[in-house]
Amino acid sequence: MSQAPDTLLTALRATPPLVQCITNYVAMNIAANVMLAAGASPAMVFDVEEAEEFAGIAGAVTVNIGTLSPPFVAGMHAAIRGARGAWRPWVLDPVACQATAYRREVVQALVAERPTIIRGNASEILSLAGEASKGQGVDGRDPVAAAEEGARRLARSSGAVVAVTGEVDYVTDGTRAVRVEGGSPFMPMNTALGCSLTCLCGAYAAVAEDAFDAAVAALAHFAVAGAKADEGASGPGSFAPRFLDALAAVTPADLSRAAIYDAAVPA
Ligand SMILES: Nc1ncnc2c1ncn2[C@@H]1O[C@H](COP(=O)(O)OP(=O)(O)OP(=O)(O)O)[C@@H](O)[C@H]1O
Ligand SMILES: Cc1ncsc1CCO
Ligand SMILES: [Mg+2]
Repeated sequence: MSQAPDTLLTALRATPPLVQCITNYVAMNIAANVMLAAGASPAMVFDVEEAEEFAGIAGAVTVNIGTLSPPFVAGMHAAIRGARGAWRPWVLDPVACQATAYRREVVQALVAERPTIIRGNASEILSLAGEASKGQGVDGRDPVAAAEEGARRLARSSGAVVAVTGEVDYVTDGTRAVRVEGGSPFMPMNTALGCSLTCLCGAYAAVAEDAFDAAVAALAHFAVAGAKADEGASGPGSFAPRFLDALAAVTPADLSRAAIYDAAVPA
């Protein structure tokens, strides 16, 4: 039976999961604060010397290729080994994976390691699905609707739950799909909120029985908190602290009212 976002938020807050977040230099501080506000326990542990061992004690691992370099990649593969060895979920954020040959090569090797969840913006998911995208750098430039078909194909080929974020988010495992509405236009004007959401997907995956339910809960938590923070914010700057407050203030009852809609999946 599936677990609703309110049930999963209650579980998260009851036992804050330790999540090993291998993320980029831009996101490290932002994502750690988002995780703490939401109710999870982040640890930004990424060096190859300790990444595998640490993954053995974490509830989940998240891997983000935002500021890529060979030492980061070595740490990523070590952490994934640790997560797989401990039968723990791991989440991939393919930041700007379309941008360079190095990123394309690194991200393909990571997808081959069978992530539990892949979370990206529409440009990144289109590119991972082998389609043309308008993406250049780290920002999404394509509408989520344009990436839905590619997301289903990527989910089927990789075995991952795929979450595409933007104005209206889309989550699919290739056979099921939902859309999540909410958030704020100030969110894409704040760097690293997508990276932070990827870490939160890891937190929910650590407490959920099913990765699809985990991804939906993480996206719903952001959607509800983003809409709440939008009220009274006058721009991206005043939005940021309100969003942290809202992540912490969101209750299971709020999440049970999140705008989550089933989407048809063509055979
Ligand atoms: N126009 C919008 N309106 C409402 N919410 C939005 C909008 N654009 C993005 N979001 C929300 O912002 C969050 C981050 O998604 P986004 O697609 O911007 O990630 P991203 O491009 O990977 O970000 P980054 O790489 O900067 O971390 C998600 O919760 C998403 O629903
Ligand atoms: C701005 C930026 N550059 C590399 S990673 C990152 C954070 C948003 O993805
Ligand atoms: Mg991103």
